[in-house]
Amino acid sequence: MDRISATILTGFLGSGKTTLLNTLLEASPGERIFVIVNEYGEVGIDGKLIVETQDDVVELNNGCICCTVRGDLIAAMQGLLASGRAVDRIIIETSGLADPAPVIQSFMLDEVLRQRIQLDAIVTVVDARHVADQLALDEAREQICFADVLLLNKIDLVDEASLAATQDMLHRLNPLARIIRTHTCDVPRAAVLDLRAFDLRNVLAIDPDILADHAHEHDESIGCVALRERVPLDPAAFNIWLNRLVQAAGKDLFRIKGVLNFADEPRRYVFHGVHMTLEGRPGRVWRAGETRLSEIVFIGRNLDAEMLRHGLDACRQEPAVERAARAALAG
Ligand SMILES: Nc1nc2c(ncn2[C@@H]2O[C@H](COP(=O)(O)OP(=O)(O)OP(=O)(O)O)[C@@H](O)[C@H]2O)c(=O)[nH]1
Repeated sequence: MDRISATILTGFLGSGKTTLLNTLLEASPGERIFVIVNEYGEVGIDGKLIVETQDDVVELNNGCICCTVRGDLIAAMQGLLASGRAVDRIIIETSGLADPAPVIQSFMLDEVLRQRIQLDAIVTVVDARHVADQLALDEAREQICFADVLLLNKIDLVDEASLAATQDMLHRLNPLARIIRTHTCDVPRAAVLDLRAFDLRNVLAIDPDILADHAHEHDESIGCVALRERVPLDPAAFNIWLNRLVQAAGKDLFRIKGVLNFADEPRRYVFHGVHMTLEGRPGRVWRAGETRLSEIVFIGRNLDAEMLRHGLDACRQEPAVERAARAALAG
């Protein structure tokens, strides 16, 4: 029986993993792809931002796939195999804080998974603008070291000299990986799928202990705050707040992302922040019967949950009656 090909997409927070996943799904019409998406926070945003296809998407939230939800990853794949459903491939998007070693280990240690699934390649997306700072964290370095393919992404945000220096640095960290420069992870699928590139011998050379089931810890100062708000938000107030926040704390704010319910706006508003870089745009229309809810996730160092909650509270759109009364007083 042919083994099912599995690809692991990894890379630090905000590097472009979901962008790559969407590119691959859109480039694979007719393929039955089983997608597993892992997010660090208790609120999953990525699941809402994946292109709508026929593919199955399993979300593993509220923990890192390399530690707390690793059992769920194994269970998801075992469940797929036990169901007997036909799938052409599996793609796993890890959280941006995941250490790939324990994820690789999951494929190696479980007998059934080893027999039925072929780990094809580890594809790591690298943020050309932020990678130098991110390398202070072990997880970011490991993601690069374990890669079979490195996508040096966001090349539009840096100049050629800086790109060349980053490419040299990536090559020194991982001389075996193929490095491809990308804008919005725009690569032909043949550059990242069906490569047969994963080789346990290379992995053992990096981490001879990988097959031992050892404990794994993240830097404890790094955490996640997830906020939900049902009252529609005032877009102007939200913009001002968010810009002030990243000006003040952008260095420690690794990632912000959200789907927002702006007042008087029929569409969802999707926004992304990576340190000081902010980007937002209207998404699809809120559907009839769908709960209009703003959901925001912050991931960073020493986050102050109370301060963030208060900041968001202040962006709530006042009810029309109060707004009119205030305007009347002002006028
Ligand atoms: N300027 C620029 N922005 C990009 C590029 N690729 C992706 N982005 C933006 O970077 C942000 C993060 O992209 P995602 O694909 O969500 O990154 P991710 O790695 O999945 O993020 P997490 O899962 O939260 O770790 C989004 O705003 C993207 O639109 C690129 O090549 N250039």
